[in-house]
Amino acid sequence: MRLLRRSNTGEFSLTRNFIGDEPIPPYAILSHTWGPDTVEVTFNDLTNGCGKDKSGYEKIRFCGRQAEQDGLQYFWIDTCCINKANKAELSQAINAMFRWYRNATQCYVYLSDVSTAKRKSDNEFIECTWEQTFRESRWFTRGWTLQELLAPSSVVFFSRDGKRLGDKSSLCQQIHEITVIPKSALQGVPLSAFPVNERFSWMQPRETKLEEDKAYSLLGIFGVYVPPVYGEGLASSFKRLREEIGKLEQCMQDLHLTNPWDDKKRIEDSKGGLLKDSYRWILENPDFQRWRDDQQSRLLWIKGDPGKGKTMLLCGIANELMSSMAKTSLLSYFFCQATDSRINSATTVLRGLLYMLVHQQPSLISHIRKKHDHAGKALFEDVNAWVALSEIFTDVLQDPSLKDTYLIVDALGECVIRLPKLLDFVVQTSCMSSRVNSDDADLCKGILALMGIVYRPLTLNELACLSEELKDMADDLDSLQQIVGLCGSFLTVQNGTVYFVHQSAKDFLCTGAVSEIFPSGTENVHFTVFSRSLEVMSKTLRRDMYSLRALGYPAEQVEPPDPDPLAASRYSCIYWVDHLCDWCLNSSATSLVNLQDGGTVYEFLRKKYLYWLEALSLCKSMSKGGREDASKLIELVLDARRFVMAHKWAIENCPLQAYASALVFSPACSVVRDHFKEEEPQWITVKPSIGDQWSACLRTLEGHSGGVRSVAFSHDSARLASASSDKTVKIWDASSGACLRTFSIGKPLNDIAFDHTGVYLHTNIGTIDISVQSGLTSFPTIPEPRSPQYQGIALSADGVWITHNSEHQVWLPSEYRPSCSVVSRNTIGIGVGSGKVWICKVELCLL
Ligand SMILES: Nc1ncnc2c1ncn2[C@@H]1O[C@H](COP(=O)(O)OP(=O)(O)OP(=O)(O)O)[C@@H](O)[C@H]1O
Repeated sequence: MRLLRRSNTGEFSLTRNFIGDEPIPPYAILSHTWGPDTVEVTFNDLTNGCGKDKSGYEKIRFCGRQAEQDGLQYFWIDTCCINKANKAELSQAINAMFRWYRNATQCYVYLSDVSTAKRKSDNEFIECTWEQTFRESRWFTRGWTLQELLAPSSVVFFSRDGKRLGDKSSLCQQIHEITVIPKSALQGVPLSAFPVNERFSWMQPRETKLEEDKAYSLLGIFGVYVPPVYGEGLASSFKRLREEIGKLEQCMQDLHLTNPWDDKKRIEDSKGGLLKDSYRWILENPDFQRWRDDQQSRLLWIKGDPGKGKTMLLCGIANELMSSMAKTSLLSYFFCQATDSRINSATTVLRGLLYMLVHQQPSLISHIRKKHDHAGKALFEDVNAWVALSEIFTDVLQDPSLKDTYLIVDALGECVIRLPKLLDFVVQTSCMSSRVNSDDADLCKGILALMGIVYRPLTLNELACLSEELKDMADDLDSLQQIVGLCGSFLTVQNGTVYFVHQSAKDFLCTGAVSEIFPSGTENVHFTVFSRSLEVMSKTLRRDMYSLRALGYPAEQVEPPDPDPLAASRYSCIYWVDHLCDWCLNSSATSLVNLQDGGTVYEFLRKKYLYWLEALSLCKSMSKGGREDASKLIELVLDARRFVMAHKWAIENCPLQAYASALVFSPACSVVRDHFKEEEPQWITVKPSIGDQWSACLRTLEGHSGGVRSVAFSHDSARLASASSDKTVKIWDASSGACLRTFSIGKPLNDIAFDHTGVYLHTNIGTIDISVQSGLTSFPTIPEPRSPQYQGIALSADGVWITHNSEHQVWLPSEYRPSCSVVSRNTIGIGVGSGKVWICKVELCLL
């Protein structure tokens, strides 16, 4: 496409030929009727610098002037912008013409037979009423002007004296009456929505200079391509046109599975109708506005519990976009429903979205036709359908003629077939088209790598502290938020916290893009977070950060001050040990100098351990304070562990007890007590006498109101279960000692045992098993019959279950009255009433 450009001197010159996918600057386009060849300015005239004396030059001046007034530097006129001597160029121009008109910023219709000039009548000048001559204008009788009327979104009519008469919308009624084209077609409803014969009828009363042009000027209106063969005659050109339309219709028919417009209407109706008041809040939401308006922000995930109104919200968003977006923009949506096989798979989602896109911009069908013309309907249905459709969809998204496009998919959870593929595709295509320059790209990769390995979303403050590149931005969170915004396809910031837009975005980074995001492996990023954490904590942690003062100040009443001194280091306090472990697991021994005596970890613990415990309590995260793993360092870590296990309850409930009861009630040999002796309350002059060593008891779990009859560890030792005569069973976190669940059983249990998955607790009462997750009881998960009341239950590692009871005579004489049992791989240990312990082979017992 060649454009005309107006120079400062008022001269016009042709630009170079923009070819292929080259971006074309905004331009105006002229629609007019041709005069005799001798009056029109041609391509040759312009290239030879002549033609100014032709009357047609006035149209060029008019168009250039008008474009300048509308702020457009470029414009296009068919008489002189196409080199008609070049047959290939002419053929290409004929096929591209509809698109060129559609993509124009403004289309000016120059009506050389309509005038508004005053004329003399009965000795006075009267303004000429132009409407009648407008209705009779030759422009409405020509073939090519049909697409020039329909394709552009903005068509402005001018009289021959350059006076603006109105535009396609203000003159809609008159144009409808003149052309019989439905108003909706003039108002922008996609032409594909009108039956083929109706579209043919719009051309019927019109004439073209060359008879074949009557068919060729309809190509864009039907969204098909046929190479022009001048001389083939009217019948042949129409025959070829109809054949192409037939193939297009077949392709659309095969693509069609459901009509998303109908689905939306049906859903709205079945849910009682859409209420704007219930969804209008989203229009004010900054994340929504960013997604709608910001080119960089490509993904918006809307999450919510069942029945919260997500589907209706998306219907509302679709309506709002339809009414507010530019006429050239496209909107496509799809509503998944698990129970309807037409709309519950990844391929059907792409089919539905494509169907709507092609309806709005028929030229996009070329990407489907490339494959469909060979494969037919099987293209959308055979085993390779996903591959074919995702390739087609990618081509469509990369089509340079595609304007802003909004895609909405509702209820992804109900896309039950190939959802992961669809999610990967969504994430990949949305980052494919993000435009970031290269410095920012490195910064973005750094942020994404960090976000990919942390254990929970980070606040902007925490992100700034944990990243080497961003650490200087801790005081400029607005700029930081803008930088995070560059990763808009993956990350979103809500209330100052950075989240992945969706789990699949994180999954994609950590699997599909791992070599790009973690070029030196994830362990390096863990190391950065670990070392930055130690640095931040070493700088910020101190005694009594929240100025609680009273040693007994209960943790539950603590309110973080504003500003919160822990704001930047909260994440570090809770997770630095996890990052240390993840780094150590994958690092060579030589790089572990931080873990040696006198290394950074030793120094941190030596100087800051108690302040860290206080901070953990203030963060209400005592139980999450990490995993621990060098002589003195090991000694310190082991002691620190005993210290926290012994005093967890006190510190958890009153943070400042870290400096009082915890220190005072630790044994004299405690390394932690020794390092922090300055922190012990000086006013306690008589200190309790505590042994030299830590007691053998690591922790006391309190909570049962009756005797504890049975305890059992889960297979991985992470959970401990206890059954008490208070008729309850409690599940405890074995490392933190926290009581996770209490189940009321209604009767005392004598024995309990975890199954090998940790999902069920078996009991000595044959009819009762307990689901550890839900607490549901009374559904025996072991199929074999157990008599209702046994003394004990134990399960062997290979899943063979053993029970025994006083009545059961199969493998023990009754006089031994077994009272408890424990199973190793092939042997069972049985405690019996006489005070003896038996060790038996499992098979023997079963005999
Ligand atoms: N904007 C709205 N206008 C009218 N009704 C609404 C609107 N939003 C929610 N509702 C009512 O709430 C019900 C649940 O809404 P909707 O189906 O959109 O929820 P959902 O979050 O998509 O549910 P699910 O996760 O179960 O698919 C609807 O049936 C409708 O009655």
